[in-house]
Amino acid sequence: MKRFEELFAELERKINAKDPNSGSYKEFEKGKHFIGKKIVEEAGEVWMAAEYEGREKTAEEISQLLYHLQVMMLACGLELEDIYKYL
Ligand SMILES: N=c1c2ncn([C@@H]3O[C@H](COP(=O)(O)OP(=O)(O)OP(=O)(O)O)[C@@H](O)[C@H]3O)c2ncn1[C@@H]1O[C@H](COP(=O)(O)O)[C@@H](O)[C@H]1O
Repeated sequence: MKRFEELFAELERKINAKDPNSGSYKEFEKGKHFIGKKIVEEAGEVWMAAEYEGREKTAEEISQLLYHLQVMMLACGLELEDIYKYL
């Protein structure tokens, strides 16, 4: 099981290394407009899963939304602490 901070550290490492095998680096390279559309798409899927598709599918969709939010944080040069200070 991977935790939020561990995933962020993995994405940061792969993006900084420009890892050609990393889907995250490829998404990062496509930029904020592309990543933003993924966030909106996944947010909609979270909503639909929560209303109609049950706990497990909802958990899966939330994990994908969190993933794309982390890619966006990196695209914006944000660290976890920049987010945590508002929580
Ligand atoms: N947690 C994720 C993760 N969540 C979602 N995604 C990607 O985000 C995309 C999901 O968006 P899509 O809606 O297009 O996918 P889908 O098949 O339609 O799925 P649904 O939303 O319909 O269920 C797919 O390309 C997934 O590969 C993720 N890609 C990678 N990770 C993790 O990120 C880490 C680094 O991955 P790499 O950069 O690929 O090495 C690894 O630990 C991975 O497990």
